[in-house]
Amino acid sequence: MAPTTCFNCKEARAVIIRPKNRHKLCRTCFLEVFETEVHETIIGTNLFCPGERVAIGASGGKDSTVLAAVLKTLNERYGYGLDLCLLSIDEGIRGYRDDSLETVKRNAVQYDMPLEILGYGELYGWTMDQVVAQIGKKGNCTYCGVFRRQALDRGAAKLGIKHVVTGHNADDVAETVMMNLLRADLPRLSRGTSIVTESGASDIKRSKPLKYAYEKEIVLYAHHRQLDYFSTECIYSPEAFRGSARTLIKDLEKIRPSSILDIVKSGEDMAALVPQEVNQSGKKCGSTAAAEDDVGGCGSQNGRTSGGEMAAMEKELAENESAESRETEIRLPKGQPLNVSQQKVVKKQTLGHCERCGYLSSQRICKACNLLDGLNRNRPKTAIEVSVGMEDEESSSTLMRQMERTQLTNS
Ligand SMILES: Nc1ncnc2c1ncn2[C@@H]1O[C@H](COP(=O)(O)OP(=O)(O)OP(=O)(O)O)[C@@H](O)[C@H]1O
Repeated sequence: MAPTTCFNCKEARAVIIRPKNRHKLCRTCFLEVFETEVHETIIGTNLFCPGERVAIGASGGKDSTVLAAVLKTLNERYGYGLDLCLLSIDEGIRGYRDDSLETVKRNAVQYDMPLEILGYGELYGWTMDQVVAQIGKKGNCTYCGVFRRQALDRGAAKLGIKHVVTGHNADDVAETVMMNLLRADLPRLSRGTSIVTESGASDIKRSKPLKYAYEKEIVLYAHHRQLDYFSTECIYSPEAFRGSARTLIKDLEKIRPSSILDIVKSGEDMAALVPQEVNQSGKKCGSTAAAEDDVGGCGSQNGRTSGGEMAAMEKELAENESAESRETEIRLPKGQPLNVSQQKVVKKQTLGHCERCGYLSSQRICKACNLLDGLNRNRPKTAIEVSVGMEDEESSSTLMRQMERTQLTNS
């Protein structure tokens, strides 16, 4: 069979089937299309100001490595005038983060960017290895996620930087949309879909320039640019709910590759429909929540693909072509109004600062301090129940009461 020519340049031989739209592209065109799309996202959302100092949350994994490489390329190509640096959080996981940080250190040299590393040990007095030794693997991601979000803010503040970019991709955002739909949590859905999560009070803006980039394309980009990244997964346990949302999305993607972007777009459209008062409280506490529950947790929770899976990826895409004919339209029965008791009452939250550490929080004591309380008082179970309950329970007021009780019990 004659080799297929590139859909874009019509000259070179196609070596990539684009996961997003199945266009067959040559290496050069694929890299260019990928970079151009990220550039369009950046320009279309006015993401950066000229001369802005930006910290790239660098884990050494494929997403943040691609983000660093692409931002460096685009900054030079289009003259954004950004002052870029790498910011890494060392969660203290031996045999995982120590190795990935070695990759980040090499990246700092390769991309000629300064690197700042901050550890949970120095920030909280607990490494994740110590947390897991104390509480076991179950629920440890809650600690890690809460601590990391704060740690990135604190790292940026230490550097005097007001903008942190992360490697969250379209798959991550689609997972978050799906999770919040399943939780009927409209304010969080609204916050999770936004490319920028900003907080008037903390002064640190968080954004995800790869918001529309497919994870598979990120892997392809890293592979074809031969980027140096770390692909081992975290040695601690996965978060079940996100993992299930992820599996669901991956299954949908097999039948219909555009599903991921469609879910992201649907999330954006639904976010635009969030009522004003909810949106306002969402915006205010969005700062808090943005700080405390930004999209995605730890990617390693999610069973990520690695750069060595190119062949499997292309085979999977070829199979998808035949799967499309099996697509079915599912209609919901008409005229069944939602029972009032099923409708979620969204309580307005007030933004403030944690009394202990000063971090943004809608609670008197922030999630991280609550978790630390539990650890320090040798009562991890109580703390994690409260924190996980924040995510899963229907009534936030019940949880606030629960939290107050815990604090009373603890003090
Ligand atoms: N230890 C860390 N230090 C700095 N930034 C981090 C760290 N862990 C995660 N991040 C940031 O959060 C983003 C999403 O993290 P997540 O753990 O979901 O990783 P991921 O999707 O596997 O990304 P990556 O491939 O970059 O590790 C990362 O792309 C990175 O920007």
